[in-house]
Amino acid sequence: MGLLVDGKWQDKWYDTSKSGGKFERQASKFRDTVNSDDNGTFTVESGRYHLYVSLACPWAHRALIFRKLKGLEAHIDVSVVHPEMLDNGWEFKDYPRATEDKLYGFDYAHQIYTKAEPEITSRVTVPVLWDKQTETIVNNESAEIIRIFNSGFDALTNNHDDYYPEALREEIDTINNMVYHDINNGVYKAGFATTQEAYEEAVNALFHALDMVEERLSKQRYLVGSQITEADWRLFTTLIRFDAVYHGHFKCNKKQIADYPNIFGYMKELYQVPGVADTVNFDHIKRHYYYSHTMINPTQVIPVGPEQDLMSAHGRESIE
Ligand SMILES: N[C@@H](CCC(=O)N[C@@H](CS)C(=O)NCC(=O)O)C(=O)O
Repeated sequence: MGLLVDGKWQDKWYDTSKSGGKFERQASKFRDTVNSDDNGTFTVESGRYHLYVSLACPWAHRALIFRKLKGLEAHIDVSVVHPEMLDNGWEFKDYPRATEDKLYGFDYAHQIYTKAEPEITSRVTVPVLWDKQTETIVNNESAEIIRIFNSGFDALTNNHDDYYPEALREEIDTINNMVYHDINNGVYKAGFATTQEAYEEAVNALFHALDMVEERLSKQRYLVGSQITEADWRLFTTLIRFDAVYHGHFKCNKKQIADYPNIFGYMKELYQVPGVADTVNFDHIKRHYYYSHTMINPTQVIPVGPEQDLMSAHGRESIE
């Protein structure tokens, strides 16, 4: 774990000393887009872009789901880091379902960042959308990468499925905001808190938000009505990790997702959408968190459970 300062890797854990024990996530640095405008830097082309991910990471997982659902696998290839993130940050090393760095053969993900910008000061996070032509990072913010994938390549793929439809944008943005702060990032705020107060504040907000989601999903099939939107996929990648990791490792243990009948059924329904289960890898997920965060789990022992049949009937058909 560490970060790049003036292009040099420094091994440092998150500093919570100036924020009263609270974990504060930094803003992503590369925020460009891909579009069909011929004058733009990053134009729509098959094979031009590359996606760097971890199968463990909920933010990278969003991008993998959108790549799958939008038929982009033939157009955007992927390199997958090793699940353990230790002194050198994310690495490319031999491991089942991990890959080498398919573009440069680098050993470390931080080399991708310094390839883009030699003197960079930044955390080294995944996902990264890379442009092979200009050899730089287009975007390293998952919320934006999924928007690019949602519609940016439609002319190429002829897949016009829209997870951010114009008419629902306001509601999607409102839900995303709550889900991001209290759930997606909420589990990290609980897990990385270094004071009792900061931890309790995060855990209470998290379960309050989950209770609200449970109530909402008792009346409607998806977060924003009767169609699956971006808001659902953004929530899904946290839900699917919850019982396996966040409940124990991040001490989010008031309840499991399996204790929420509506959320659990909803999560299973999303898991069963064709192609999605292939993007979920519990080995990478559990190994990453339990093995990498040695200040939370110094023995690096990885729990065996939970045993859950995610392909069992989700029972959501009767809800409109
Ligand atoms: N805002 C970013 C966050 C991505 C992120 O934090 N990824 C984690 C893995 S789950 C990471 O790479 N962390 C390394 C670090 O913080 O140094 C996004 O959504 O793309």
